[in-house]
Parts: sequence; structure tokens; C-alpha cells
Amino acid sequence: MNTPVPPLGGAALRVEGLGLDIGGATILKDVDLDVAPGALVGVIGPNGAGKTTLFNAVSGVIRPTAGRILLDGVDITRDSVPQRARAGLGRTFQTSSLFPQLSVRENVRIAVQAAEGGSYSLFHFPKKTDAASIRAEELLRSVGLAHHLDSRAGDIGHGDKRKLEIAVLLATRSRLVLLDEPMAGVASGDVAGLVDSIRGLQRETGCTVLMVEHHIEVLMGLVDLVAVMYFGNIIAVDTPQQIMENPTVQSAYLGTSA
Ligand SMILES: Nc1ncnc2c1ncn2[C@@H]1O[C@H](COP(=O)(O)OP(=O)(O)OP(=O)(O)O)[C@@H](O)[C@H]1O
Repeated sequence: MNTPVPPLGGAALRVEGLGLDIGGATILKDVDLDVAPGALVGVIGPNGAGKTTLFNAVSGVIRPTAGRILLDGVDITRDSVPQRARAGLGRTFQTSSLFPQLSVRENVRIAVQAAEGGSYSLFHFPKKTDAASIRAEELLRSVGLAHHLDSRAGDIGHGDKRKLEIAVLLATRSRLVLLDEPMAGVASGDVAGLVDSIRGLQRETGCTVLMVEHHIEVLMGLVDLVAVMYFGNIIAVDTPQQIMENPTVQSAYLGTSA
């Protein structure tokens, strides 16, 4: 059973009155969300509710037409994607964003070196005893990929690619991590390992995690709080149990009558 995260003085992420209109259509409408530091929060909602658009707005891929986004109290609404990354915001995408030709270890080593602000090259042959390679190996062990260190990233299974993305996020030392459908396409036998990796990500770094996931049962067992989106708005934020029992949510999301 999850322990609800109490509201703290300063939110790691605060979304205030966020709105997005595109070509006369309202995609996001007055979205408010406070996420406490170190919380693991799930975002659910029917297809087209605006979950990915919310992630796009928070990560800077799209500019909202109304409202503000604050990271650790700092207004990042007008910041670019790289500026937000430097401020400590990391994200995985529904489609994988790894270097498929490089080894699993190399993918993480590059992220380690980038986070340290050092120069890195895709083209020189690194020693496995480099400090960055050793750190990469530690991170890969922590997400259960020790057996794939030298595999090409493009050759490993879908669930392992998701774990690799988490190892990359660990390497970047992001303080706020957005996971967009990490379980999508993952074989049922790999789900438990991936859940462990997400827990490990949070335990090791103390980061705040916001995740969109359609795999509701898995999500409910993993997160502290659930935010429910419906037609571009957040209609409820509560513990998984309260959300499952909320008649408005049942009506809007689960398709049963309130
Ligand atoms: N660039 C865009 N131009 C026009 N409409 C858009 C754009 N991006 C998103 N939309 C629309 O906004 C709505 C929300 O889309 P979004 O992808 O955020 O939903 P979602 O909740 O993530 O859905 P899913 O669960 O299917 O991934 C949808 O109706 C979508 O068609």
C-alpha cells in the first residue's frame, strides 16, 4: 500500500492555470497541479485527454498559451528544452530516444559525461576502466542490465530499452523526471523488473517522478498520488485507492455511471 505524500511547503513542480489552444481547439484548459519533492505521481485519463500535451508543455516541447510552470519555485514557462534539462528536468518519450548503434554501456557513459559537463565523443574507443564507464556500469547494474553492457542498444528487447532509458536518466541526475508510458509495449514478464527500475530511480536519486501510464494496475501499485485528466483538465488528484473509489473518476475515465 502506498503512503500518500503530504503536501510540502514548496512543490518540485507547480503547474498554474495552464492552457493551450491550437487552431481554435482547446487542448489544455486551466490545468493546476502541485507535485511535492520526491513524490511519484501518475497521470491517467482517456485517449486524447491531454496527458502527452501536458508533458510536452512541462518539458518545453510546446509553449502553452496561458498559465505558468515552476520547477522548484522557478518560473520555467519561457525556457527552452535544453534550458529545462540543465535546470534538472529529464524526460523519456513514447518512442525511444537512445543511440541504437552504440552499446548499452556507451549510451549511459555519454549521459554520465554530459552530466559532469565534460567533453565526450561518440567516435573514440573508450576504456572500460574510465570513471564514466565504471559509473555507467554501476547504473546499469542498478536497473538490472548488467548482462547487456556490451550489447548494441538497438538489439536489446523493448523492456530492456525502457530500463536503459531509466539508467540514462539516473546518469543525468534529473531532479524532476517525466516518464511517458514506460510500460508501453513491454512484455508482461518484464513489467516487474521495470517497476523495480522506476523505484530504484527514485530511491537512488530522491528525484520527483511524474508518469503517464495506461497500464492502470501497475501504476496504482507504484505511485503515491494519481492525477486524472479529462478533456484537457485535471479533474482529480488523490491516492490510488481514493481515485479508484471516486465516482466522478469512475464516470469520466472508467466508463461507469457515477
Ligand atoms: N499539435 C496539435 N495540433 C492539434 N491537435 C493536437 C495537437 N497535439 C495534440 N492535439 C490534440 O490534443 C488532444 C490531446 O492529445 P494528447 O496526445 O495530449 O492526449 P493523451 O491524453 O496523451 O492521449 P493518449 O492516451 O492517446 O496518448 C487530442 O485530441 C489531440 O488530437
